[in-house]
Amino acid sequence: MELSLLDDIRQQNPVVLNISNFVTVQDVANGINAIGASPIMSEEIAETEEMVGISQAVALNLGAFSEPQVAHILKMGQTANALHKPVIIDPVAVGAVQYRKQVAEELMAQFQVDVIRGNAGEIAALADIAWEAKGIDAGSGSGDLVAIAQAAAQKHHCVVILSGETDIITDGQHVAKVFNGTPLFQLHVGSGDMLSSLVGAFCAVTTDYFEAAQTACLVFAAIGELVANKLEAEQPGTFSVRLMDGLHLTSTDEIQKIARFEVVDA
Ligand SMILES: Nc1ncnc2c1ncn2[C@@H]1O[C@H](COP(=O)(O)OP(=O)(O)O)[C@@H](O)[C@H]1O
Ligand SMILES: Cc1ncsc1CCOP(=O)(O)O
Ligand SMILES: [Mg+2]
Repeated sequence: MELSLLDDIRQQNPVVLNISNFVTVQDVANGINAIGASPIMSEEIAETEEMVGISQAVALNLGAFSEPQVAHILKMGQTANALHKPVIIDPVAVGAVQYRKQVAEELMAQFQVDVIRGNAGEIAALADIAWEAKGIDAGSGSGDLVAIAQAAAQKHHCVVILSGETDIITDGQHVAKVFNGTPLFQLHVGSGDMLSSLVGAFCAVTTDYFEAAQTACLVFAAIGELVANKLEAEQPGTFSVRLMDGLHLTSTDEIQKIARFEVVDA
């Protein structure tokens, strides 16, 4: 884990370009801003080349796409590839809705994604492994989560983050696990979307996207845990406000002190 990447984000203030969904757009923008990067959102295909040109990473969220937005996402992905900018995709609910899986796979066949970040239901779907996904949530299944994440990474030739109680990060062979976190993340819609775009901020400051993905997971989960530990009860509203403060104020030393992770070589 390279926690110094967090300091690099705060020093460099990289621009992270997002296609967001209307549900969580504000959390995503503020999350990126709070951690020390600079968010920009886009809804107009004509500005794609200029937008990708001024950005250091591109995060594509499939949470509420329409046909015109799919065309926009395609152009963003292809332009990011051409300009060598890292591409992160969040395949919201592809495990629960077959049409979403079809669109996500068609998109990923037309440009190369660097990191996919999803929950177990979403990543199992992209690995073609049986799982009972539930809407935007992970749902339930009995498969080996490490094997599922590795299968998805090998199929799509990229780094995969399978998030949940334990985050599993893999490039298809090597595996990292992050054990920090809090169940309160599940009570705040947008936690996953925020993490996906924060992965963009970390990919903006290194060319090692496996390292960026692991470190983003550790930073986000550890900050959530620190915030939750100070609450007096299960308070999703207070949690989300303090999470934003935590993203801004938490130091690498504070994260280091509570970090629980393992990195296993293949
Ligand atoms: N039960 C849990 N315990 C601790 N952390 C969790 C738990 N579930 C999710 N998280 C954390 O919540 C964040 C969002 O992940 P997740 O809930 O899997 O995404 P999504 O919102 O897309 O389903 C991640 O940082 C993950 O580590
Ligand atoms: C509720 C909802 N519906 C479409 S996108 C979305 C937000 C999903 O956010 P997250 O996966 O981060 O909880
Ligand atoms: Mg999600």
